[in-house]
Amino acid sequence: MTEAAGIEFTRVRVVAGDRLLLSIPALQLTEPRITVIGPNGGGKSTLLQLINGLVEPTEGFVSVDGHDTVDHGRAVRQSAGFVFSSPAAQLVMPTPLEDVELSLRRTVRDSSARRAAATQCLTELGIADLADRSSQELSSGQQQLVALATVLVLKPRILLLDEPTTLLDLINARRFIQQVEALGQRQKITTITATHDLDLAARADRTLLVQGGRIVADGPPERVIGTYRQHSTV
Ligand SMILES: Nc1ncnc2c1ncn2[C@@H]1O[C@H](COP(=O)(O)OP(=O)(O)OP(=O)(O)O)[C@@H](O)[C@H]1O
Repeated sequence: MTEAAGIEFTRVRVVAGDRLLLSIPALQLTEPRITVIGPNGGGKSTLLQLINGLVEPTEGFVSVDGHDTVDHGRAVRQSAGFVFSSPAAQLVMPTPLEDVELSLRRTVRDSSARRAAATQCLTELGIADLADRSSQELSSGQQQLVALATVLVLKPRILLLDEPTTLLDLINARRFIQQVEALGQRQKITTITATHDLDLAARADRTLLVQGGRIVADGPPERVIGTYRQHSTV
């Protein structure tokens, strides 16, 4: 296996029972900002989950920086962090600070160092004031940012965002996107975002249109979004 930077799909098929969920013969992803669009049930989440090993290919291989996502699942999950569309599912501790500290339990032994790193991460995301609030009492936008913090504190090289702005109002969605983009530039994070928000989808270097379990368009966002609009007339 090579040590090439980037994400590579080789003859990938995901099958459940007799249904083909996703088929990707060949795909290389190296751009900093990639968005994935397409109709409900098209295969966007499955594609994202293949990248950090949450879904295993039935056939073929997916590699991240040369590491096979099945054989080296742990290493892959350290470099590819996943933020789910429902943040409450990602928050299990009473407070945001404890949730972010929990993410560090394997990598930072010293509890005061864990606390310092967690506090710094919340500060960088502009939500230090939420540190000791009750996680379950936060608004969904605030929970979304805390869920992002629990992933970013591990300093992933790749950030997988599954419909990150669905629960957010316009201001919080913009804030969330700006923070992710600023962090992406500062820390050189590759971001792969599945979204139904076509304004968000347009803020990318490359867009994939996934429909019926296949990539049916791939290229500059304006062109791929245009193709999607043409496919979606009712
Ligand atoms: N664990 C599973 N077992 C069987 N089928 C599944 C499983 N997970 C997803 N699917 C099916 O795989 C297909 C692709 O689902 P996926 O969640 O990847 O689509 P999506 O594009 O993210 O959809 P949405 O926009 O609605 O979130 C769907 O037909 C879905 O029903």
